Amino acid sequence: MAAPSTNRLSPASQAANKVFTRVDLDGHALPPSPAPSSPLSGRKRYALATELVYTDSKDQYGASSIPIYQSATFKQTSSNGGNEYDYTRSGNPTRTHLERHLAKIMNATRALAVGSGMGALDVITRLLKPGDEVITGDDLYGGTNRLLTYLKNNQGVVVHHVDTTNADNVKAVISNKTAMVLLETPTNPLLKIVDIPSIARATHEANSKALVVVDNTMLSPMLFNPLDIGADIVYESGTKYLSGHHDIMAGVIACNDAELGDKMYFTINATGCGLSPNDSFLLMRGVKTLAIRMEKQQANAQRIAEFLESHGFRVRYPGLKSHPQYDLHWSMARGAGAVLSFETGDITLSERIVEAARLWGISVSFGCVNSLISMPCRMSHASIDAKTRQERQMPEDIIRLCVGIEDADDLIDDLSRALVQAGAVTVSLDGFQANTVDDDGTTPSSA
Ligand SMILES: Cc1ncc(COP(=O)(O)O)c(C=O)c1O
Ligand SMILES: N[C@@H](CCSC[C@H](N)C(=O)O)C(=O)O
Repeated sequence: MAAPSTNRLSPASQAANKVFTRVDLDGHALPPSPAPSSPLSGRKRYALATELVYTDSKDQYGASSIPIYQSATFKQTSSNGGNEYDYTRSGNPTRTHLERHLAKIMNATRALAVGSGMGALDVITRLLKPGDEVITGDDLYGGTNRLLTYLKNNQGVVVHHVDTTNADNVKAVISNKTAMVLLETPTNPLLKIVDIPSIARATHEANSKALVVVDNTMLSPMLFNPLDIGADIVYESGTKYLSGHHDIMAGVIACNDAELGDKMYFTINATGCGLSPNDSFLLMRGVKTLAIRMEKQQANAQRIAEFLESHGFRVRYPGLKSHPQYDLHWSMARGAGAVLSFETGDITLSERIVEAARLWGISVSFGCVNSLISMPCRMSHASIDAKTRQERQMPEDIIRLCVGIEDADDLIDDLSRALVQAGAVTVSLDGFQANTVDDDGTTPSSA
């Protein structure tokens, strides 16, 4: 059937026709899919804050936000199938649009969106086979530790946990059996910093096939791009900063190797863990405000870290000059993020502080616009058994603060009240000072 003359078409369809000349069986111009979005395709690259909100959808109606293709299946124009989309497990326009946008902001050629951060790590670790060796940290998110332990106990994968803050510890166990080096920086929850370029170099020198994988959940692409400094794969929990509102679970994976991208896509299609159209829409919406949220969260976190340190608490935060790896962190990243932890020296005292807070919600997770307080050894990292926590020197009393976008003075007031109410500080006419006791039995001095 001949294509209809363009004077039968609306201006929108005529514009669409210039791009896609295909027609359907009734002669109607087939609208271009909105999925092809933001790759740079030779254009100028804007600052990240701009790229986060800038999208290029070719939607037939010019929709400025990606439509939700809430459809499991897609009609084909021929009995051989073969259209761009056939089934949402294999691909969906809303998800593709998101993935292209993510690839752009993660400095990758390929990004994949799945149902959770752990789902992302599952896809990545399916690249391993029995007998392969993985080198990873001794301070790791509890769920990551749990999945690696499962692979060790059930899939014949050998897992080495070393203190990755010293690249020499990693180099000491690298061999031709090393298939993957899995790193977090800053680590969750101890905020330790890992030298990604040195470890990536050493890994690739020892075994060119070994993959350096970085979990970038703590910083997000706003503050850190591990692919630019030697990582082969980066993933993060989209549940955190990327979405920013704790209203979805999501995971993203990015890489610059087409073959690797295809292998991971195969697993996503084969296992069915691709992100749903509705959650893809929500993640796309969240990503657009990443810059403004992260700037505010980070500024608040810096004030709170300085507040706690100046009152005598031992604070872990890479934005503080007292952080032992301050210089290393700032040689790789553009910001310190919005998660910090501090110690009180006493588990029950920590419990009282956490339970006395009002504005700070007692919750696991981070990266949300709301501020959260938690005890990692009881909550996010409870899946690491007590003996292993002790071996890895995780302080049981540690309190993690995940700072949101509220007014910083309100957050400090609420924390001050919780510290006083819990009996964590001695109040005097000059203010208050932590009652915490250091490992050597002394009270840390105020800054
Ligand atoms: C550092 C880190 N990586 C990965 C994950 C897993 O993400 P998700 O909860 O989205 O599965 C989490 C938290 O859950 C995390 O804190
Ligand atoms: N019960 C969950 C705990 C999730 S912790 C979420 C987040 N990564 C954090 O660090 O707070 C589990 O067992 O996985």
